[in-house]
Amino acid sequence: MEIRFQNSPKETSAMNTASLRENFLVQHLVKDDSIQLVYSHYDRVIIGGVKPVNEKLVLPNHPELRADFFLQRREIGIINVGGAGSISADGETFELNKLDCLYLGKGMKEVSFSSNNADDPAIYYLLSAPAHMNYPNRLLNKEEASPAVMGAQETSNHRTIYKYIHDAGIQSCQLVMGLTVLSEGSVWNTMPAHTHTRRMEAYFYFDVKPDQRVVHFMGEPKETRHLITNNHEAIISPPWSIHSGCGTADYAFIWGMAGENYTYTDMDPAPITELL
Ligand SMILES: O=C[C@H](O)[C@@H](O)CC(=O)C(=O)O
Ligand SMILES: [Zn+2]
Repeated sequence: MEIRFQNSPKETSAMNTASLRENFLVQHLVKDDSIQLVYSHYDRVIIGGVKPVNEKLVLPNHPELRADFFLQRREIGIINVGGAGSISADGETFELNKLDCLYLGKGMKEVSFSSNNADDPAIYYLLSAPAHMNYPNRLLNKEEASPAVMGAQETSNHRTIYKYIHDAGIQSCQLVMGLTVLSEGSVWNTMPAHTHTRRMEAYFYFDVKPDQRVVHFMGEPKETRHLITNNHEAIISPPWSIHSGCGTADYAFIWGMAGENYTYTDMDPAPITELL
């Protein structure tokens, strides 16, 4: 498990491309028959990618957690962006098709991931945050995830937002998680942008077409920077940073947050005309 410490807004404003990528871009999350984990000190979230092809993969513990097992004092949200698969948690098995989301509460001891078909393997993206109590495990598909259509074709940001884990959906201690799918011909996500100093956020771009990219914007609203991202790459967005992207074609992404509250609508606007 890789560990990433925090960076101040002042430190970030002096970074070059390589430093920005080293600190805020997460590559290589998706590897065959492997679980990749990155521990961020922003709200202590763990970002992960799990791709079981020929093997069943077991969620490992890590010494940095000083825990008896990974979910001893944590909760986790998992979304499948690949082929059909299943996840077992202490003997209970959940089937996940593409874009299904599974929440597992604090206390689950053994968590394992499988694919139904090695030729079309499941690809699980996960986000885990510290938790103080157990909320029930729950599986939700995207139709049940209160789809909200946002933006418009004229502003190239027509998209559907699916919310899975939040105060009016799957209950959690502090995790908020969902995904956004851009309509064909639409390329902008989260514009107008916002910050929420109450919560950090992580983005995971997927279904980015081959040879296309998403230009992700970060930084304080008056000190913006960009990161060029490829398919299956994640972005760590500090609480003080905007998080918005413009693709060279349509794409989708999972967003997830943790922090002071788990109210999806709690955002501070960063109006387009005020960005620098
Ligand atoms: O705090 C909320 C998150 O930034 C995302 O939900 C925004 C998003 O998916 C979008 O506008 O496309
Ligand atoms: Zn946000």
